[in-house]
Amino acid sequence: MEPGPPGSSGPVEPGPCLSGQRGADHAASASLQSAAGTEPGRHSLAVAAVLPAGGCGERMGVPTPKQFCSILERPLISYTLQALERVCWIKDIVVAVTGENMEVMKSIIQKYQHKRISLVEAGVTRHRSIFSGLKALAEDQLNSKLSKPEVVIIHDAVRPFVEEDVLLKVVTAAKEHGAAGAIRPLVSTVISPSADGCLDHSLERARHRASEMPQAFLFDVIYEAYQQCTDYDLEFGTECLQLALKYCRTKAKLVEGSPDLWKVTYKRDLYAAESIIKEIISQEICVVMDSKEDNKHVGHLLEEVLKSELNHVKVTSEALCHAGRHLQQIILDQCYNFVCVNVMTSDFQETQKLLSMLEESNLSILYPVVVVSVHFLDFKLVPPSQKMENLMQIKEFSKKVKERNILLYGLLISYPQAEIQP
Ligand SMILES: Nc1ccn([C@@H]2O[C@H](COP(=O)(O)OP(=O)(O)OP(=O)(O)O)[C@@H](O)[C@H]2O)c(=O)n1
Ligand SMILES: O=P(O)(O)OC[C@@H](O)[C@@H](O)[C@@H](O)CO
Repeated sequence: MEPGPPGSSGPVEPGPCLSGQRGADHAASASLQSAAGTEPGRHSLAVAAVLPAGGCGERMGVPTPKQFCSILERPLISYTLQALERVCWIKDIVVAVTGENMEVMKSIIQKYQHKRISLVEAGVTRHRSIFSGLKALAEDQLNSKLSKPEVVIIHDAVRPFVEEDVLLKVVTAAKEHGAAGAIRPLVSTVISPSADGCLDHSLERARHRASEMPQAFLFDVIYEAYQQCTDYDLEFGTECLQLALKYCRTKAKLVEGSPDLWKVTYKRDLYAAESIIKEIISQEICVVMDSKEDNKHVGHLLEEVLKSELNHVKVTSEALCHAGRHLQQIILDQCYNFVCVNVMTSDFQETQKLLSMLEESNLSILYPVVVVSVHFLDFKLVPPSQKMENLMQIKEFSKKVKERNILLYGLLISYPQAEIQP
């Protein structure tokens, strides 16, 4: 088993428990955590996760295994790890990758600063990869550096849109029933073909469901099932819930999951995933204003226009020179779009301060950050040559910050200063 990223002695210590705005609603999360016994403080339930990531992605039809295919220049698996890391009560995340992809996986962990990750060697089938992950968590293994959890989540590494609420639901249900899994309504009807390739019979769609992920199990239940199951199961099986039923007589509780639990399987799924991720990160914007009174009007006008288009618009009118706490919190809450409005000055000090704060925050490690630097220039007071100089400055800035995944755009607005009537 390979613990954590290179240079570490074991799984990297858990990172801060950031309640990302896309985590479950706090109240719902608290009540579900209480039910699951995972809330911080009291003896909380020990929960770990196993992510099978050892496939070759044959149906994707590209040389790169799909878990390492890029979305917005970042590997798909990194989004799934981020989703699980957002859940602070999952104490260890064990990822099963093939030996040939071990170094790639370590570099992803290091580049995107993923925490609580341990790596194990994948198997030739998904079930064997999962079993490999479970062995790493079982204390009966000589080289196991991880403590055995009470409940283990199993989640495909290529299902990036998993939220805290469904994880809490399956863990809560697994604690009570021994096993639990997310399900979704069937989109197509399931039919059974006869030997001659014709229809034998069809299943009543309303009485059946699609088995999705995440799934969760009392660790002892699923570990026992994997230890008991046949090579045929390990080779051809696709359903962990069935192993718990067949070998441990444990009937899994079925939990209705959200539409976004689908698995990235075909190339079209990557395009869909990219659209969803763009939608998620584009729905929040922060307008950074100077505190000068006469600028606020511009900020409010901009806020009204943006609110008619986006879900979350924040306006901070703290001058950046004070490195406002409000702006720091907005950055910590993972806003990725900023409009920096410089009304009275054509220089870039304000925008530069914002860019420095963004670079120090490492916010752009996970997603590209967009900054629009807006400058109002009185075309009578500012000669055209200075406008061109301003434009060139923005261009130079944008080249420099692009290396940090920050996309800087400039907007120069020339306006006639209101004529003061005698
Ligand atoms: N030997 C394997 C095969 C699959 N998986 C993982 O199981 C998850 C779901 O499997 P699937 O979608 O079938 O992935 P692939 O096997 O890679 O896809 P394909 O069947 O198209 O080759 C994926 O995260 C995949 O990496 C695994 O850990 N070990
Ligand atoms: O068969 P695949 O390897 O594509 O998918 C594996 C699982 O995700 C799939 O079987 C779900 O239905 C959950 O059991």
